[in-house]
Amino acid sequence: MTELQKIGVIGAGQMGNGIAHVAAQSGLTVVMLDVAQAALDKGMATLAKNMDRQVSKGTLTQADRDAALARISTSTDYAAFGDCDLVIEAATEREDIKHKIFATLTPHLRPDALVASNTSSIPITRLAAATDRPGRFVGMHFFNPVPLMKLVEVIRGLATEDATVAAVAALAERMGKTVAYAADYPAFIVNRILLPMINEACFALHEGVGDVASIDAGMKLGCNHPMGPLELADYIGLDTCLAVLRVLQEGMGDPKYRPSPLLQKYVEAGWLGRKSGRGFYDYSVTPPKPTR
Ligand SMILES: CC(=O)CC(=O)SCCNC(=O)CCNC(=O)[C@H](O)C(C)(C)COP(=O)(O)OP(=O)(O)OC[C@H]1O[C@@H](n2cnc3c(N)ncnc32)[C@H](O)[C@@H]1OP(=O)(O)O
Ligand SMILES: NC(=O)C1=CN([C@@H]2O[C@H](COP(=O)(O)OP(=O)(O)OC[C@H]3O[C@@H](n4cnc5c(N)ncnc54)[C@H](OP(=O)(O)O)[C@@H]3O)[C@@H](O)[C@H]2O)C=CC1
Repeated sequence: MTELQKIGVIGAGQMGNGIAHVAAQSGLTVVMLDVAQAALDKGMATLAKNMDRQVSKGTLTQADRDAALARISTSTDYAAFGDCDLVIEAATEREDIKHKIFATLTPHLRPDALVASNTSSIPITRLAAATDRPGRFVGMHFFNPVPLMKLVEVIRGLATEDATVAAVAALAERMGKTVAYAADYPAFIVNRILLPMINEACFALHEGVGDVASIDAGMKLGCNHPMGPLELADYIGLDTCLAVLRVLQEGMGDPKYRPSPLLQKYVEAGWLGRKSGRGFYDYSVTPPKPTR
């Protein structure tokens, strides 16, 4: 396939709108889809605000911002993906949701179109097997916030063809990212290492080893991490953190990945972190206030 020109993005949440942002800024035409128009409007508003911030910092010109925004369209109808070269799925981290999305998506695609998942953890081989094109299916894992984080993990499923891997790796580079190739094990490279640390911070909080502020200060000042593990968990989304840990626990069969009961309780309470206004911090006040 020649260079990818038009891409689809499924999910207008923090990752979907970030991927659409960077893709459009890199000159690609983008269609972003979500279940509801309200989610698309919110995603577009976030994306425009992030581009405006780049303009005010002088890292993006007003003309380039306007041109990038004009390259993005939104839709709730999968027919909009009919002429896409690649569709990147960035919907909620639930395998049942992703399977349904692929079943709805693929009949609308050109036979040669590629499909990628931005999943944080779910085996690519398994997702690929649920589609009509395992050879043209691949993991393309961006990091949050997408406009700033330099890495994309490219994950090859058992059936993924060389040309598919090469096409998405070239695209990631065109988007200014560095590629790390990961084998298809649960949570791949970065989350295999990151999520157990976040989980351990949740256990430490639950056991009273330290409060939220102390645990985060400990890792920021003691290890020079840009965010503490609980602040980062809130940033990723506690539902996503829990979902990744469950994939690790089930996929590796090792009790060391058991999710912290406190993390589970927070998700049950709907305290999902920044995106719901409350997680380990309360975001209704400035600066955000630790909840424990
Ligand atoms: C769960 C998974 O599957 C995988 C994952 O993604 S795991 C999560 C990975 N991400 C991380 O670990 C993030 C860790 N945190 C950080 O690196 C930093 O805190 C951070 C980059 C997010 C913010 O850095 P900061 O210096 O505290 O914030 P801030 O000063 O507000 O922003 C830094 C710059 O980025 C810009 N910026 C911030 N968010 C932005 C966004 N979404 N879009 C565009 N620009 C953005 C700011 O305008 C600012 O620009 P200047 O440097 O020109 O001033
Ligand atoms: N958060 C992170 O740091 C990272 C996340 N990821 C992965 O990216 C994916 C998205 O995560 P993130 O953006 O954080 O999640 P968000 O919760 O911010 O966004 C998910 C979006 O997907 C939408 N959605 C849900 N079901 C469907 C569907 N059937 N069709 C279309 N859209 C749907 C949601 O809509 P609604 O709100 O209406 O349900 C929401 O807008 C996940 O697989 C996650 O693991 C990867 C890297 C980093």
